Amino acid sequence: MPGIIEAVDLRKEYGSLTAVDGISFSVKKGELFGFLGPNGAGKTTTMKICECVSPRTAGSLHIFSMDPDLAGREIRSRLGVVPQETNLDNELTVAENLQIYASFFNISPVEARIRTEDLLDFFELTAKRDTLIEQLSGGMKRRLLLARAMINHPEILILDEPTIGLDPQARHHIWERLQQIRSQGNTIVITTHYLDEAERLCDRLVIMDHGKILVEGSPRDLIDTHIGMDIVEVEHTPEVVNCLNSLGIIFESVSETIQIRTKTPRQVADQILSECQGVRVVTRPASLEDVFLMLTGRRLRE
Ligand SMILES: Nc1ncnc2c1ncn2[C@@H]1O[C@H](COP(=O)(O)OP(=O)(O)OP(=O)(O)O)[C@@H](O)[C@H]1O
Repeated sequence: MPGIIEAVDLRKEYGSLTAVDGISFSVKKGELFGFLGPNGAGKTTTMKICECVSPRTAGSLHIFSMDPDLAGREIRSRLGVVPQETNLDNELTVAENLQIYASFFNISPVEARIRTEDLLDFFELTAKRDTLIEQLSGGMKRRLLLARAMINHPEILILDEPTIGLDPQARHHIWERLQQIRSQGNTIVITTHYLDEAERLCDRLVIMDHGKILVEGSPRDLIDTHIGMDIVEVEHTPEVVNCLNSLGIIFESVSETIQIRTKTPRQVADQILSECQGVRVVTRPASLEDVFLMLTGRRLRE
């Protein structure tokens, strides 16, 4: 069965700059699909193409089996979009922001009022319904953007960095809501450069860098396929390097640390602690950060 979004060899050029360099992906109905990558990877550009607000330079794209070049308006009416920047109307209250937005979709005033109250309730903003935007916290603004994106009962939600700049509590609040929305059968596409967000939320994701997709899979599969083991980390000093060499332990240098991939992290850590003088050892499960690092040689800045 074709995906609800099907992209083949999608490209976007801005003059001589190639922002999206021939990517193919398929988003299935009902899944939470992620684009993970550092700043400038091409995630926002890809979202804007899918939102039918920026035409592709080449490649094919089908959303609901329709081509955005031919049916942009119809596709847009079935999408809910949260842009990276907070573009709420500061002159209006929370509830007014939702009602005005509803009018863009030809939703009747009566229906808009009902929908507004339902969404305010769902996003825990009812107490703020008559508050001006500038008096909201960052987390409340992001929740209101999500509520606004859902006003037209969209079949796909496209969220560009939905929790950017929020504190952990506000991020968790939004994650819970997104999981709830997904469990109701909606399709959600997010971009993020937060590894924990990608790991926690995404059913499947692609890792993007320099306009290309490096890998695709579920977070667990990507970690198992590319790393497959736990990580023991120690500080990178000449003494530690000598000591590990003398123990015959195979390691990799990763910026200021040394990493050892192993299926027996506790034993390796104990061996290092007993043989190498005064060294600090950390053991942890492998993460998407390790996958990114292995694929690109760089850390994904958090
Ligand atoms: N309108 C534009 N005109 C020219 N270049 C652009 C335009 N929009 C994006 N770019 C460039 O395209 C590349 C990809 O940018 P994009 O915003 O898609 O990346 P991103 O992965 O979303 O990063 P971020 O998380 O910082 O938004 C960057 O080099 C960016 O400078």
